[in-house]
Amino acid sequence: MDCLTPVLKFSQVSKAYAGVKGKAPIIALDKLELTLYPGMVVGLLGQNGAGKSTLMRCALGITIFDDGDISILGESPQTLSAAAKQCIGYVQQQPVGYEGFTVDKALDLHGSFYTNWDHDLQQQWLQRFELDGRQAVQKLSVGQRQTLALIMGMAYRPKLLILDEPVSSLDPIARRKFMADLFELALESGSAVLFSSHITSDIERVASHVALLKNGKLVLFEEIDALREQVTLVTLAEHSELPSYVHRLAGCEQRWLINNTQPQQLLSGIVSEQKLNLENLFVELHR
Ligand SMILES: Nc1ncnc2c1ncn2[C@@H]1O[C@H](COP(=O)(O)OP(=O)(O)OP(=O)(O)O)[C@@H](O)[C@H]1O
Repeated sequence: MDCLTPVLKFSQVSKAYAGVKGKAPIIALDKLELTLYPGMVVGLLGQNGAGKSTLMRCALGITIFDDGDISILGESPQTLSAAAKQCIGYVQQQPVGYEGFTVDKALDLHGSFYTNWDHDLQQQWLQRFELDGRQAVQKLSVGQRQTLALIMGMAYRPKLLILDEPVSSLDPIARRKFMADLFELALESGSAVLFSSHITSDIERVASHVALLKNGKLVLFEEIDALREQVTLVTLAEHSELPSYVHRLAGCEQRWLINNTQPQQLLSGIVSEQKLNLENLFVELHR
């Protein structure tokens, strides 16, 4: 797959769940547009209930969407070929199964489903994350199970890796190791990665792009580096207004969060401006 062909593309995708007992439907995805190319590591950020898991599940054909179109490795999620499935990795929040197996046996069985399973990579990760292959799966800690699930989802070097809060149960050291490996894997294999996380520092550290979801809408999709340079919280002098070409992300009256591609000094009437880290940006977007 060349670098110009999207690995995953959402076009105007909407999904609503039925409301409980006569209540209004829950709009989980609202005309969502999102495109991932090979090599992108996209951190998906959003409040609880913003629609992150739904987005991932729709991409994989687990949840049926109502409107719009999704293309995953050039195919429809509902009719994914066996060949495409071999190139997609998915790790979700629920614990991995394989109770009654040892780690090694579980990996043997899991790996047998994938023609391009990389045994060396499997061994490297077992060592790196200090997982004992002889240990029974049901005796693993929550974090160790999550590590096992990640190895299972990644050791066949998928072209597209979808991870729903992959590191929430890992300790800070394991989290850092895993995040570094994730980035390396994407670079090495030219894979695209979409991962959700509430840990903004992880996204800042490893993601190439951030996608911010609010009430099922994509409110921001930007390269991390561009975000640092362009997104600014500005306070305007009284009676001043922002020029119409400035993209307003949030705010009102004299206080705006803007995404500006023009040099800031061209804007007049600004009394103060502040660059924000991702966490503060997230907070500002939800004021
Ligand atoms: N199967 C379902 N039936 C009804 N409503 C659902 C279902 N799955 C999700 N929802 C609702 O859709 C909305 C989006 O949920 P989703 O799980 O996609 O959010 P999320 O961003 O992944 O949240 P979190 O960060 O808490 O994991 C929420 O309001 C949720 O209650």
